[in-house]
Amino acid sequence: MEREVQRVRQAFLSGRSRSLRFRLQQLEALRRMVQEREKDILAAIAADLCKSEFNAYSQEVITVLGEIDFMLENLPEWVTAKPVKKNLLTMLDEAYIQPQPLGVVLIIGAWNYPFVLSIQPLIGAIAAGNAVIIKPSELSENTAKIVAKLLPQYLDQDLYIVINGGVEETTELLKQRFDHVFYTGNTAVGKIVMEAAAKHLTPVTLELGGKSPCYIDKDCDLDIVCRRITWGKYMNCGQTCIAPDYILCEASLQSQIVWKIKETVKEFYGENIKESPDYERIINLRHFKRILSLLEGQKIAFGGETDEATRYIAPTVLTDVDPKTKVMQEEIFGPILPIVPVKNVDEAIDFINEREKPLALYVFSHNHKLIKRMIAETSSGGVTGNDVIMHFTLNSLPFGGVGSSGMGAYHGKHSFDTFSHQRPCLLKSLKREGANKLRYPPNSQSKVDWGKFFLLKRFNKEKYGLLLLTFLGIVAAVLVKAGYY
Ligand SMILES: NC(=O)c1ccc[n+]([C@@H]2O[C@H](COP(=O)([O-])OP(=O)(O)OC[C@H]3O[C@@H](n4cnc5c(N)ncnc54)[C@H](O)[C@@H]3O)[C@@H](O)[C@H]2O)c1
Ligand SMILES: CCCCCCCCCCCCCCCCCC=O
Repeated sequence: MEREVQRVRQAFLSGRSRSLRFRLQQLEALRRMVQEREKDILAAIAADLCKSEFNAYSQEVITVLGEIDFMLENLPEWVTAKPVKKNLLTMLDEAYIQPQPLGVVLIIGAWNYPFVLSIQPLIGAIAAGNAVIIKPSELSENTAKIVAKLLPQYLDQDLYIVINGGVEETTELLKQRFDHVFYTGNTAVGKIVMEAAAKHLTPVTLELGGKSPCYIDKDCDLDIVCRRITWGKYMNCGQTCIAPDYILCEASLQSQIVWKIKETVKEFYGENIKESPDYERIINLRHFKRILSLLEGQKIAFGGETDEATRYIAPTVLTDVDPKTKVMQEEIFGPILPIVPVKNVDEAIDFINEREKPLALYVFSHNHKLIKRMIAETSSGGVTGNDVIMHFTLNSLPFGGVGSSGMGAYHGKHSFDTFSHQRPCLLKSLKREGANKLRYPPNSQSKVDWGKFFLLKRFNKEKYGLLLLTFLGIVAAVLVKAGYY
């Protein structure tokens, strides 16, 4: 492991990942890989999650291609130095921010969207000029294998490598020194990753999970609301980090919501859900059993059918759920949707604020003020009003958690920034030493007064004459610099 990381570091130190031309060329090669090997990628995702080609394409491949195109279009502008405002002491100098690569980045992916969750951070890391080690999730082993097979065929083989393996390999990998660790997965492992990174003072981005609530206001179109929630909840069989985890609503809405979600499930997946190409399966038996255990003691309004051999769990809704029960204590990450009745929006806000900060929050209402109030009085990684999931698809929005749902963010320019150091640069001339005398010892009241003037723009009235002289001096210096004399 140490040798592998060393090899990647040497490649980074060669400097070839830094030029804009190289970054664009690698991103284009990655795009070619996705386009030319689309069938292999979709087959691997299908084998891992029983996902149809249409779904894998629209949930994972479209996102990756969109992100590459966005980077190719904007990278030339992002990599350029950005001049910054100057003060009176530096007005003749050059001051700018130069984004630079961090170095060697470790990306640890999760299994639920196994392609996009490894490749989208990779795109940002390449765009920012880094070298990268990807450790895909061992649970989605087919996608992990295809990524390890394809990347070296298209990208620089020393700068971007894939290391496959489970807990043992990841633990070993985390002992090495990286310049950034980008982890996607559960909160418990997030803490392990952060602890390991702290030993080297390595910064981390943690894309974690949580229980993302939906609040449904009385003033809304329930047909539309239920259709949107059904889509986001049962997509990927509920194994989506930003899936609606539970519904908060007034008790009077509960039975209508149940009925409308039930009808929508029929509309989306047909009478025989098991036969639907759009309905996925649970990743493994451990998760299957974990999700089933969440049903114990609950009132199942519909769904609840399971098949262990194929790890099938039907879309399920639970009603009158007691917040103290297990299903409300951990992230569900499966196709079970509890409804917790609340008296009103105040109680819903308190309910959310009494718990860990979620990765996403969804509010449904015709009342725009109510949506804004929810946003103002709660906290979550991201928010979509009157829909679910969709904030993930807009790469101008930073995607990430807050509190126990994560730290840092990515997508589009936010990925570029995450994997860059914003280096502040101030370039002075070795001339004009007279002006610098002000800051050299011995210090005096007069020098402090000048300091106040230059840096705080505060000055004594008695010093107007001197001020005028200084101003004229500066004008003269500017004219000299500009070549007028
Ligand atoms: N915020 C996001 O973008 C996002 C996306 C997907 C999933 N998630 C969250 O991830 C969770 C589900 O994923 P998961 O954690 O089951 O995925 P997982 O089991 O695939 O684990 C994620 C990664 O952590 C590694 N890992 C596991 N145990 C480890 C250990 N002890 N030490 C070091 N590394 C270890 C795995 O090898 C894997 O690469 C959910 O909570 C979900 O909300 C978040
Ligand atoms: C059939 C045409 C579809 C048009 C595109 C629709 C966009 C839908 C995008 C859904 C993206 C879901 C990805 C969610 C990844 C979440 C990561 C966490 O688990």
